[in-house]
Amino acid sequence: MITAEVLTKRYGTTTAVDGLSFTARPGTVTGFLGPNGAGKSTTMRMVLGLERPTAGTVTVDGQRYADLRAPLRTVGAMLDARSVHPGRTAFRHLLALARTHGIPRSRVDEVIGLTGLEPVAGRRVRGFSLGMGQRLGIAAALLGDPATLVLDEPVNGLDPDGVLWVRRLVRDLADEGRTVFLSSHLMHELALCADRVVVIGRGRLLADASVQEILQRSASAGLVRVRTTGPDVLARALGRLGADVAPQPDGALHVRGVSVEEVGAAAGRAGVTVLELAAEEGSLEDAYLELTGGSVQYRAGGSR
Ligand SMILES: Nc1ncnc2c1ncn2[C@@H]1O[C@H](COP(=O)(O)OP(=O)(O)OP(=O)(O)O)[C@@H](O)[C@H]1O
Repeated sequence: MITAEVLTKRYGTTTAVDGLSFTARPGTVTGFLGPNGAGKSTTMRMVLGLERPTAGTVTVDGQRYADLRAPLRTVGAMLDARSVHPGRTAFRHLLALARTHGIPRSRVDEVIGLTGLEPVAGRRVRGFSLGMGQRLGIAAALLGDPATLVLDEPVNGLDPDGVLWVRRLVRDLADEGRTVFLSSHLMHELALCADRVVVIGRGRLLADASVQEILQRSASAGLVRVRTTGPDVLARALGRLGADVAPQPDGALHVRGVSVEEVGAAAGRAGVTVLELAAEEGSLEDAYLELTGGSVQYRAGGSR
């Protein structure tokens, strides 16, 4: 479990992370989302003890990273998949990591199997594709069989097979009861693999909710679109039900405050023919842009 409490990091006059509080729980894939420069990497680096918070705390299973007795066995991380010595083979890289952390060689073979690296395990990392590098980064994160995983943009640059593989892997890891905390700047990607999403902008928490809850916050959520042979008659009937009705240029009505079934029933009672009737799904990208729009504009204005 990862717990951040009023976590703050300042670099000179730049506040990269600003009073951030959230929890990533066991058995759950928690997505960490925000526009470029929102403070995701800085937060992850603080989780892993690579940066010291200016204020506030972040702990893994109740302990600061620096106080963990067996860090690699408690929390596995992939921050920058390219940070591997290019002249080493994948196997040697993993073996060196295992040896310095008292992890048996058999576990190296296991994670090579888990990440599908067998065919390239004997090759130097220098020649690795981005996808193979990501797999190697994930293999290293899994080496200590940790209960918590921190993955920075794990699907970045992967081909469709690789993306599917990462989605399944993180799901399986969470289903085994692990805490999985992974960042992305793509809402739709997280919608496919995360149970909850922590959204930040300018270092501040914008939302900590399930994907479904975020969808419901979208401006288009709860909107019913109806086109009939008698828009004026229907608009009056819906108004009497307490609905909020907005006529559209194409003759349709956009209706809020009543369900799609109620709109259909009202049309029937009013004796108008329904030509089109649909409940608009909230769009994830819209919800995300609505959430983060303010923080991006603020940055673009250079006003901080
Ligand atoms: N070492 C540093 N010194 C000064 N400023 C920094 C440092 N590290 C990060 N920042 C600044 O802190 C802010 C947050 O950066 P961070 O890399 O954490 O964002 P991010 O959400 O990970 O972005 P991206 O998606 O682009 O990686 C940015 O304004 C960045 O310029």
